[in-house]
Amino acid sequence: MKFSNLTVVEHPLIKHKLTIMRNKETGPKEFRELLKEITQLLTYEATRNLPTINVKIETPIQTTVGEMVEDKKITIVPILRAGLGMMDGILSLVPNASIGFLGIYRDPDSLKPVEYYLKFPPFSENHYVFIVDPMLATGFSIRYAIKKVKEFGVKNIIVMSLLSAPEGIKNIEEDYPDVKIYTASLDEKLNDHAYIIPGLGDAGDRLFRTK
Ligand SMILES: O=P(O)(O)OC[C@H]1O[C@H](OP(=O)(O)OP(=O)(O)O)[C@H](O)[C@@H]1O
Ligand SMILES: O=c1cc[nH]c(=O)[nH]1
Ligand SMILES: [Mg+2]
Repeated sequence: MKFSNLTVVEHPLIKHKLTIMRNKETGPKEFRELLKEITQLLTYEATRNLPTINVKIETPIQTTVGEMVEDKKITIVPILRAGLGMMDGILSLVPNASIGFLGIYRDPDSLKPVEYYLKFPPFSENHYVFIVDPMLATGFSIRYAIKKVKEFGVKNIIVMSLLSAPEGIKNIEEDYPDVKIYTASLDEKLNDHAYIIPGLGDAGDRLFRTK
């Protein structure tokens, strides 16, 4: 399946770490550490097109012009709860980014997102927003997050997920073809309860040992 807005970041280290995460025997400590590590690898690709500004500096030898990312113009939006598992990974590479929190849970019957918390920082002109959530299943949660961020006038929105289902990618692409999605794996499909298969179960429960 080919989606124009999707980049599956293919790398042996990502595949290796993801296999450990999928294993039901893997406990929360290792699961959290691996999610952080994979997020760092995804961030490398997802930030590839960030603009840089020229900065004049003095090396020990002479004056030169270097390039720098304006990380104060970057905001990370983790979708609570499971998105918190990706926050430190991206923040370790973009340390001056601001954080906007969006609390959403997926109603188990309607499968529609229910918002319970929102706290965004001010967005500057030409701001870049990275929405992070390890699971992109039906895509409704991330679609909702994109809508919220767009309401604040942000044009540059990038999504990072660990696992994605084709149904969810299609759902987002229909409404937001301008939003690029970076994922570690495009899984097979959703099951009857809209869980990703083969997947890794409920990411929030595995991160925070709530089941
Ligand atoms: O693509 P969707 O079909 O919308 O499903 C994905 C959402 O479901 C999970 O959240 P959940 O409701 O389990 O909340 P949690 O993160 O607090 O566990 C997951 O973390 C995503 O936010
Ligand atoms: O497979 C899934 C689908 C939604 N949320 C999860 O945590 N896992
Ligand atoms: Mg959950």
